[in-house]
Amino acid sequence: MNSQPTKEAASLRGVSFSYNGHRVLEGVDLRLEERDFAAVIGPNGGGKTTLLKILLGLLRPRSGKVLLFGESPERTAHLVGYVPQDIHANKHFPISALDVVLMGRLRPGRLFHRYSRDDHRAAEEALDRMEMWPERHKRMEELSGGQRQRVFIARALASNPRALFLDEPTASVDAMGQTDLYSHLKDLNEQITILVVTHDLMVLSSYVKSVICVNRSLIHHHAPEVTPDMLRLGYRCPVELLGHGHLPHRVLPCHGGPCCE
Ligand SMILES: Nc1ncnc2c1ncn2[C@@H]1O[C@H](COP(=O)(O)OP(=O)(O)OP(=O)(O)O)[C@@H](O)[C@H]1O
Repeated sequence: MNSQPTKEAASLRGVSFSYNGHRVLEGVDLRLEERDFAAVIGPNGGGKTTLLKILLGLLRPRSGKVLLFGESPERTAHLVGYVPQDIHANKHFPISALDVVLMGRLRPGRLFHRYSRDDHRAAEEALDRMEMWPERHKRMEELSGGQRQRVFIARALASNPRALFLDEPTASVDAMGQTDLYSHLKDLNEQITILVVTHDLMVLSSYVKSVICVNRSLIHHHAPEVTPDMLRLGYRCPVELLGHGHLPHRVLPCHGGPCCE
């Protein structure tokens, strides 16, 4: 019997955060285990991106304790590959996929160095893992939304991270690209922890291992199912899901209220 204790990748204890007095997270607790594949869901403005930034040490909470791989995130954030939300803003930048991935090897103090053989090997491996090596010389604007996102994930992988945090990676990716992207993430999850902010509830039951509902409070469900209660809690309105499996297959008409605006 395999009874090895699971190791902690990240944790929050009693964390509260406000932007200029506007409270976004209130006394939240979280324990993310290594090799988890967790989806962060919740309404717009619920605090999902803020949560990721706190875990990465990009924002400091007003109170509470944050640990990333057992230490303060300022010391360990380099162990996490981060794919932020608005990365598509730069899609017309005239740069090849390979150049983008090589940037994942840059570090503070190493900004203007020549890439080493190890840097090139790591970039090749990362592009290969995302099945983008054949496209390495293409400019970013020549790639589809899904391919571009795979390049950005390869960039995050180039530093051989122990975890990957992604903020809405499938925004501006077509349906086929989304499935493809999540399949890649599932493969990566055999080696690394994955935390992904998503509004795409359909992917949850097929790919993820746990679901984190964030809406000022935080509830971590250690199961891949999305339950009606979870949706009500996350979205403050009755939602049903169109998808495969044991979930209801019905699209509801708009029922009024701020969530339908
Ligand atoms: N830099 C900032 N300064 C002030 N307020 C901010 C800042 N960033 C976010 N907020 C506000 O904090 C709240 C939470 O934002 P956050 O981006 O964490 O939510 P989210 O759940 O990721 O939303 P979305 O699904 O729309 O991306 C929102 O009300 C947002 O307007």
